Amino acid sequence: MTATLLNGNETRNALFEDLKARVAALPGPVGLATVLVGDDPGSRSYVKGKHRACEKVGIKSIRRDLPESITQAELEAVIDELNANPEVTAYIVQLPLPKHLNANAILERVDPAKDGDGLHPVNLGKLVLGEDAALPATPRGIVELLRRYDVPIAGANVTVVGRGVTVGRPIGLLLTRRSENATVTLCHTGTKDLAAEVRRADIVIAGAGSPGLITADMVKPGAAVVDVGITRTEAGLVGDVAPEVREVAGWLAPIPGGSGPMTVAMLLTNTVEAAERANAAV
Ligand SMILES: Nc1nc2c(c(=O)[nH]1)N[C@@H](CN(C=O)c1ccc(C(=O)N[C@@H](CCC(=O)O)C(=O)O)cc1)CN2
Repeated sequence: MTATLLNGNETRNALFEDLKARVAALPGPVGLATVLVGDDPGSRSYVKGKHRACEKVGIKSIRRDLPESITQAELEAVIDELNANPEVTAYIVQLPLPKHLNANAILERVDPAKDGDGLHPVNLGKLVLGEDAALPATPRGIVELLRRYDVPIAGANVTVVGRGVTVGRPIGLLLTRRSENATVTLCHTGTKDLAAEVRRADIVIAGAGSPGLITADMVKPGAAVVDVGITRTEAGLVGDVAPEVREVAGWLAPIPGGSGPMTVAMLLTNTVEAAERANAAV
């Protein structure tokens, strides 16, 4: 068996067409800002991709590129400025932040109505309560990708590997909503038998950041496998899913070209929805 490719690039392009029309239908401009601290090449490349995407759908993009040495107070002042800036519909703080900064305090300072990433505690709380709010971009993108390829989600056993704040923790909240109705197991470094947890999954979501962690012998034949664990090596990008998994899985969202482009599409979707919400409120 060779897995059907869950093509994030094609799906993102289709979503951009829809977003372009929604932006054009709004009465005023839509603006997305990014906050980038330091010189991490991966973060720099993701932020660049977000600005390129804005251009494609007609969203004005605004950059705040800041030095690695910035203090907590200085970064909080940038957050306050973006909260007050009428040109900014939504924004994101690129993660991870340098270790000397308190990332949770920064995320909490973002105006929840301008939270492009859906990572503000108020928005994560609304997700738990089933209320309308910005949704975490990568998990939302994964669910959208699975839906568009008709991967059965309702009743599926999903094994998530990795408990990070951008993917592992929030994706269970999305997949266990009544609209998705999956059963989710969250695995991490304390999991006793990872191979057994992965083997019984209909859908595997690998976001541990450990290259080649998920091998072919761990995957149930026909399962859907979504790779989210990007590691940058001299040879290029490497995911958590070993290449041979393609021969066993029924569907595969690879690195690159799977969940990554969907993250950007969902960030822009959150931004357009924030503009639509603000417009409906006036
Ligand atoms: N504030 C946030 N920080 C981070 C998030 C996030 O959702 N919000 N997620 C990741 C990085 N990320 C978005 O910021 C991201 C990761 C990957 C891609 C992507 O398009 N990947 C491409 C390859 C791109 C390349 O060649 O470098 C792919 O997989 O095809 C976009 C965004 C951590 N930080």
